[in-house]
Amino acid sequence: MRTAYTSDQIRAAEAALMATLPEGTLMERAATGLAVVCARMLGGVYGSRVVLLVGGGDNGGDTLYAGARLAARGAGVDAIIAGRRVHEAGLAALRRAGGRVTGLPGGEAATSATTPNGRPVAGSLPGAPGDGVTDDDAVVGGTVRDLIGAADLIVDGMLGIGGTGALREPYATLARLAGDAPGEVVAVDLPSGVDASSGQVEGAAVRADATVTFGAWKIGLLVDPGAGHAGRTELVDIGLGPHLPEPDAVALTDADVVALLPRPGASSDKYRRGVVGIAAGSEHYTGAAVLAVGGALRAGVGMVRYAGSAEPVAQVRAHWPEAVITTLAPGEGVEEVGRVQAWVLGPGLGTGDEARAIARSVLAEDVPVLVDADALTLVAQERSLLRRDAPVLITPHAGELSRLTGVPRELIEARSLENVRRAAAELEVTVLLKGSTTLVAREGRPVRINPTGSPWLATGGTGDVLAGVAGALLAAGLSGYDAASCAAYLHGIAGRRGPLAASDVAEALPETVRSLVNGLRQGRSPAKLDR
Ligand SMILES: NC(=O)C1=CN([C@@H]2O[C@H](COP(=O)(O)OP(=O)(O)OC[C@H]3O[C@@H](n4cnc5c(N)ncnc54)[C@H](OP(=O)(O)O)[C@@H]3O)[C@@H](O)[C@H]2O)[C@@H](O)CC1
Ligand SMILES: [K+]
Repeated sequence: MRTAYTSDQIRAAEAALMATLPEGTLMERAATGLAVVCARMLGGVYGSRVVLLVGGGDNGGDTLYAGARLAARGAGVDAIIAGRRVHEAGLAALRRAGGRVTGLPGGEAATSATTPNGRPVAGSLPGAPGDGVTDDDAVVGGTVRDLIGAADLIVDGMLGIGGTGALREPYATLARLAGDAPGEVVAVDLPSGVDASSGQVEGAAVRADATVTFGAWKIGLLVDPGAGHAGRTELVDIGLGPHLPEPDAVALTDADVVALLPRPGASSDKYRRGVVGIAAGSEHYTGAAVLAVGGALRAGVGMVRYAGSAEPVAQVRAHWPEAVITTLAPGEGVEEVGRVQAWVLGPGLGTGDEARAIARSVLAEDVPVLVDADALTLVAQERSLLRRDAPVLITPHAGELSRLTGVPRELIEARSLENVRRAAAELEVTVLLKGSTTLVAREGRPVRINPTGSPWLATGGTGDVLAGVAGALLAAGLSGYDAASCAAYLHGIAGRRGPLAASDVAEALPETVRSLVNGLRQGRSPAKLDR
């Protein structure tokens, strides 16, 4: 399990740890770990060109000390002093190791800085007019632009957990220049411009090829858009572990999912493995029924009982002879369908009277129900349907959650973690919120951040497959919280290799489960899922 924290939680843990250690120990540990990763990214350190983007806080301090180590090993290191302040001891260490220091036009920290040639730089950097000068030059100067453009490795040490809000200048311009440069970018602790506690990005932010984070995962490294800016991620242990609180957010790993996944044993039969009922599809939307049933079957359920109207019934029958089918007359509910351990309700169901009759009958059953798609619209119109004793798992995207909670869609997308947590508490259900990072929330539990998402999954019908998979796991006896997080995890891996259609995702599920389970059984390290 990967545990993730807010910046306040990290700061509190750091303070407790620091009280037990000589001053500077933690920064020393952080800088050492950072330098090791930088050296690995460079391949050969000697003769390489490294540019440090140095902010005014301790994030800049880490960066200067790591730069000193690289300079001592023969790298050409240029520190660009971007903050109003600079970590003086770190700066001195870099200078002692032979690193060079460049200030920015008008920067206070630049007054004592020198160019690579030893000339003072304060306020002197913009290129001469007519000399290919760009808007960026007006902010950071032509020399800085050229240094960044020529670097093998750019180390983003502008802001760490102390950053708040949109990047101010000159950081925003430096972030953009680093993104445009051909060299690799490594972010120190987290990419500057990413909110450590939420993953929010307001305005410009560094896009890193790799991020080296210290002590513990920051939530912003696991939740998009922040996660998308972090590149490959690496955690450097600085001894924070014993001082960390209960996490607010976690991400499952292969091993966690394998441990949770139900697997048949010698005494299993189809009933013990779980029978899932699927109430999906309508005269106009037959594909959703086919995909949801396919997702459940491919996830390894004991049996699927499908209930729907004549047209989707014909389609499901044609695609899945394995499903046991009940044709519902208009207005009829699922009372006569037979015993199931959980229901999937909603994909392609429609929102008319017939759909409402089906939804009411499913939610009246005394088993867990997954409420998806059209059924979310129905329960938004009739909230009392969610009041039931058996568990409810809802699987909305931001728009659907907005209809249920009244929180604007844009706000849900921008502050997904906070909103999914609140929705789970207010609606008293488990919520799987679909998005570029899928989140699973249940009151009193840490939010589970799905680490396996894939942009290829942004295609019609994949949500129907996901509902089928989660329904299968619910029927097998997993809680809504576990079923939702395992389903999202498997679905994300099954959707990795695009281009794909939703039915390809269902088709890839058995191999996905096999590879996860076998990867561990044969003692191999779990599949590398870090982005
Ligand atoms: N504590 C420890 O034990 C350890 C900490 N470690 C390291 O320290 C890092 C945290 O250091 P930190 O607290 O100095 O904050 P940090 O992120 O460097 O800078 C904050 C400053 O930036 C500014 N600023 C803020 N927002 C801004 C914006 N949008 N745009 C522009 N500027 C903005 C603002 O300055 P101001 O503008 O107020 O002058 C603020 O004061 C942490 O991430 C890790 O790398 C490691 O060494 C391990 C041990
Ligand atoms: K940073």
